Amino acid sequence: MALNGTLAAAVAAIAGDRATVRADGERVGIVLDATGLAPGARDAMEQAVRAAAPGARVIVTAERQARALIAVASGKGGVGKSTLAANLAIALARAGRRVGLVDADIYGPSQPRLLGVEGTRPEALEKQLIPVATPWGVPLLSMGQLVEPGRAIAWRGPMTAGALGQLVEGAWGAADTLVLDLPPGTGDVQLTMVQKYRPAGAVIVSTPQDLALIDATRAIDLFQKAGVPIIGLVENMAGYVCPHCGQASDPFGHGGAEAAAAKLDIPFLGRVPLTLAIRTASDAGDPPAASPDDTVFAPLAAKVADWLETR
Ligand SMILES: Nc1ncnc2c1ncn2[C@@H]1O[C@H](COP(=O)(O)OP(=O)(O)OP(=O)(O)O)[C@@H](O)[C@H]1O
Repeated sequence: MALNGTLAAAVAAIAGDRATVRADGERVGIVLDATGLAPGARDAMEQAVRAAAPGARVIVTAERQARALIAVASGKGGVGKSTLAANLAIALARAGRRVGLVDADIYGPSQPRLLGVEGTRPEALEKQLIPVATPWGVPLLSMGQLVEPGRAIAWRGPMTAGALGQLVEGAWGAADTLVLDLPPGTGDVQLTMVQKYRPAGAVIVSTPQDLALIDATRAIDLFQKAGVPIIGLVENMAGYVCPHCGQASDPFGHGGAEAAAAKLDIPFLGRVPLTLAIRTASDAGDPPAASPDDTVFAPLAAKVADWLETR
């Protein structure tokens, strides 16, 4: 739809001087200022404008609102940090928060696959990235969307910080919570990210093995040094129940993370079992937290939501 007087008048009739309508290349770009509006009124305005201007790029802004950034981090790779970040974001959204997901994992951005939106690229309006909608009510911006698929990312520090800034400062609209999937490890990249974007708190993910827990301790130390509170530790890949014989086993040990949390005097948020269902659903872009049968991620999200509300 091209920009014309009828369109501008239709948008003005809905949003008055809250709307700025501009030609944006071939398309129309509309910025809505929702400062001071209740969430319901904000949504109604956005929907009405979208209906009146089909095909337009619409972004909703508000005066800087308190948006909590939750970092999900691990000391080492492959412990399920991305899986936890995706499912925590979805479970928080199902519990009523307005959640966006930032995939800052420069070494292996996997959120587009986990959320089933691989290959979708974000559009930009006035240099601000518009998060990609996902079927799970959690919009996403990922490092993976900024580079060619399959290309290795070998970025230097400043480039990484610049790209991360674009993700965190995207057009998140009404989101009150951003879950940030950090790269694994405790190097300079992580430290810069943490110092620059000051998360409200951090969730640390570990498997029960001693080695993973030693690395998790380093991650905890990094946040504590940067003055970021630890929301708690999650033990992933805890306990395996054989789908054939029903026998339970502990391939990575048992209870290590809970004991480590007690020793470090940080909250233990809970366990995520090692199951084939979590692996296959995740690989298929069908996050288990979105299922009505989820009993694993909802209780973790409830603890994180409580923490946010009482901090
Ligand atoms: N609880 C679980 N049960 C079964 N499989 C799991 C579980 N958690 C994670 N996985 C699987 O383990 C693999 C690694 O998980 P994931 O990518 O989330 O780890 P990560 O810590 O983010 O890794 P990276 O270091 O690559 O960022 C994935 O194939 C994922 O589906």
